[in-house]
Amino acid sequence: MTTKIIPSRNWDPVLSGLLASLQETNGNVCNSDEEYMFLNNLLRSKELHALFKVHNKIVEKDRNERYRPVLASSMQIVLEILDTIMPYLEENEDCKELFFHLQKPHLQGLLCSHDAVAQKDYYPRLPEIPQDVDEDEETVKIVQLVKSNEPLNGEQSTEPIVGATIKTDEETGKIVIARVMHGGAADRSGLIHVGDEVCEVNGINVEGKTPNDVLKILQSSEGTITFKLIPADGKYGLRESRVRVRAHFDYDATNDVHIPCQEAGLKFVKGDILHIVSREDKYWWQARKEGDKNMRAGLIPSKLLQERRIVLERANEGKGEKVISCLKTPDSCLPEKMIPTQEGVAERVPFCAPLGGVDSVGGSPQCIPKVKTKKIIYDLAENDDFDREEIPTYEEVVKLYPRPGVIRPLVLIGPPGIGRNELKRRLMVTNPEKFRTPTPYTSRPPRAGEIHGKDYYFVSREKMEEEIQEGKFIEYGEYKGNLYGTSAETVKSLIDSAFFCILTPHYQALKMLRTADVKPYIVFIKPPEFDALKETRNAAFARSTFDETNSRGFTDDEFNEIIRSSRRIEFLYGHWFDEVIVNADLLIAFEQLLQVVHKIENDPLWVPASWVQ
Ligand SMILES: Nc1ncnc2c1ncn2[C@@H]1O[C@H](COP(=O)(O)OP(=O)(O)OP(=O)(O)O)[C@@H](O)[C@H]1O
Repeated sequence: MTTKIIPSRNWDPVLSGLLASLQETNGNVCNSDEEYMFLNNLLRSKELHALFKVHNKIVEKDRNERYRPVLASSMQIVLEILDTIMPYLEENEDCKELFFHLQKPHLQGLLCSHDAVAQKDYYPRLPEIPQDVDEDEETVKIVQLVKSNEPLNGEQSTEPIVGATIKTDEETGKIVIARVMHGGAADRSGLIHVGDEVCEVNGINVEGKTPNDVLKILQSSEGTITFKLIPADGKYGLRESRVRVRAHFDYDATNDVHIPCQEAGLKFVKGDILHIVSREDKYWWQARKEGDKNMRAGLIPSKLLQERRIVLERANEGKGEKVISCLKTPDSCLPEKMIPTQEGVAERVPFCAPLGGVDSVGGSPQCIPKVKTKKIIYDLAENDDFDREEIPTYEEVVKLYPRPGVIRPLVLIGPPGIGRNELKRRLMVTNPEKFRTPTPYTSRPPRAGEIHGKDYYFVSREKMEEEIQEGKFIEYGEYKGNLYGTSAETVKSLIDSAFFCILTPHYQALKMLRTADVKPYIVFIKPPEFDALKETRNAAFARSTFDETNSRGFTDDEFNEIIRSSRRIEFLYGHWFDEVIVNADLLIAFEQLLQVVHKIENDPLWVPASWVQ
């Protein structure tokens, strides 16, 4: 019992302190000499000190953004690569070598470990609490978290965030943990779980207090925050889902009065790829923006919730309100938020406040200042092509890796007169052997010098009508009594022959084109503002495509029509665009198109999951 500490320079100061305390108690905290010696030896053991050093180093490195994993699914990618290169093993030595290396158990083991660490799949799994514990005895856990300035949404925030929200439990009136954000400090600690009851914060009893009272305590505390929690029943473990989706709408929590906690919201725009890490809550998913270095997830409306909102908006539209209002509803200032359920029964969503997100939540839920929502007004008479069955929310996506000999066709969409054919022409002359456009079909007789299969495929009207009926044409139309059209088969044969196929179809053809068979890369060619549109076209003596003979420039009305039509196409089909190029300066637009071409040939790109399953 009289063993003295032999201080060493390499000793961890925390462990040395513990050892000193143990000695000061003179063994009184232990039941026996045996226990004392065990603790004494443990605290002096080289192994424990080495372990502490490793731990401290990891914690230190973890603070450094550079060491955050870029992705958590490297093994999945390896499997996809193996699948992809499998057919080329015979003919390509590089593929063979890559296949050989990627199959090595050591490499796969390393990647599996990497992914496990990236997914934080290393928390100890503690055994279930034994059945025979005293029912009356409440287990309490003390959790200490260090306040940080973790940004959410990539924006720097001065609020101390621990990555969890609290609320008042409706039944018990106690303060409980409402939500733990994936990747936030609370999640990373592995110690705070949904449903845990908060008893004390920094030694202050929170019984009878509101979430905002608790926030004030947090606000005034510096450095470390200590929570005394009664653990919730149930199983824990936030396992991340691997689902990625493409957002088909813009979302900003600051405009959303229904979100349980605005500070926890994740802002995104149409087209963003989101990693859905949790769908545990029916209405509020947790997600991260793909490629975002911030590990903490944010709240987004679930598919179900967003679909209901859109249905509601459309119903309002039907009542003559031709405004696609974002997320604003009349009950924006109620202390509890109501979300209509499928059966039309209102469901209560309790008000939540962010644990550690201080400033933005006052004594009662805030009334969000009325934000002017973007109005998209469209004429119902023109909406014959507007598919009202389709509710664009999220689309599950996966990465498609470029394959040798298979090039996704480039589809240029845009309003008539915007310059799609001009851009296509310029691209084709850079390499006529590589870039091809499908030869159209026509029912008109050939003119002198026209070659069947080169200028057009000349077929009878009956045959063409029959094939149109059979759905063999991706687009068709009638001009001066003759039919013209592009057949899906021609497009497919260009793709199969490894050409870089370029298409400039009418936007209504997109539905036919956007299939797993064709896998198009859709680029929207958008007009600039009126002044820039007029100036660039007039300066280049552009020919109006509204005029059959192309013998004059564009009129102001035509420029306005281009802009109007562009807005409409974007509204109807914007969620399918892979890219948008604004065609103001032609050289810049063309340069951007070349970059798109490079991307299609070389980069792994997100496509609907249904295309590869
Ligand atoms: N950025 C630009 N600056 C100046 N002129 C342009 C620009 N882009 C296109 N043009 C000119 O505008 C005219 C119309 O372009 P183009 O024929 O490519 O339109 P389009 O999108 O194919 O139209 P449509 O679909 O009606 O056939 C052409 O004279 C073209 O040279």
